[in-house]
This record gives sequence, C-alpha cells and structure tokens, in this order.
Amino acid sequence: MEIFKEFRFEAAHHLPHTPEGHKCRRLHGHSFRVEIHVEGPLAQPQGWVMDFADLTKAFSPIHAKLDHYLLNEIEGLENPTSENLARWIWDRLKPGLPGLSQVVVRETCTSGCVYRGA
Ligand SMILES: Nc1nc2c(c(=O)[nH]1)N=C([C@H](O)[C@H](O)COP(=O)(O)OP(=O)(O)OP(=O)(O)O)CN2
Ligand SMILES: [Zn+2]
Repeated sequence: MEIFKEFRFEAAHHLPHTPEGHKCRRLHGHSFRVEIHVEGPLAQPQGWVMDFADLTKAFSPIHAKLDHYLLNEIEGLENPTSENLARWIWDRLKPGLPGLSQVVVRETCTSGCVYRGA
C-alpha cells in the first residue's frame, strides 16, 4: 500500500545553465508543490501505513529550508531544476523514512518531476 502527502512552499529560482535568453535564466518564482509517497504494509490495529502527521514531521525541516528562499543559494541546489530539487529532497528524507517510494515536485500547474530514487 502507498500513501502520500502534499506540501507547498513558495520560492524563487533561476536556471543558470539554460541558454542566453531562456526565460528560466531570469530570476522568477513558483508556488512549488511536493508530494511525498511512502510504501509499506498496513500496521495493525491502526490500519495505516504510517500516520500522515509523521510525514509532516519528516518534511518539516526540509520545508523550513525551502520556503521563501532563493533556491540557488541553498547548498546542493545551485542548479534548482525540478529534477535536482526532487533528488535533493529524496536524499534528505530517505534516511529517516525508509519506506519513501516517490517524491513528486510540481513547479507549475503543468510541469514537474517524479523521482523514485534512481
Ligand atoms: N526538465 C526541466 N525543464 C524545465 C525546468 C525544470 O526544472 N526541468 N524548469 C523550467 C522553469 O523553471 C520554468 O519556470 C517552468 O517551465 P515551463 O513549464 O516551461 O513554464 P511555463 O508555465 O511558462 O510553461 P508553459 O506551459 O509554456 O506556459 C523550464 N524547463
Ligand atoms: Zn522556474
């Protein structure tokens, strides 16, 4: 069984490796949405994989590092594409959340990335 929780944060970024004149080379912002998925058996008698509140606790320090920051200034996010951000989040969550199965980053309503650890 797999559960997920969605989190939101506001942040600015620019993509320094895009060609001259590319719109994403300019500083701009997004209302990012991040889904954290965890897979595992149903614990009994609770009848859940894990408490959604524990997902919130696990994501909370990461949220604090991202929300209302310029992502390019965060160590490891100097090139903050959706792909790099998804992997950055995964690397920080996985040690404390062994059942982590998927990180989804949505940059806009129509663009995003799914990372499953490889
Ligand atoms: N593979 C990736 N491509 C792009 C990324 C990325 O992280 N990974 N990021 C961007 C920009 O950050 C941009 O802000 C989002 O891209 P895009 O979907 O092109 O934005 P729009 O909402 O303007 O798209 P339209 O659907 O064309 O309006 C670019 N590419
Ligand atoms: Zn962008």
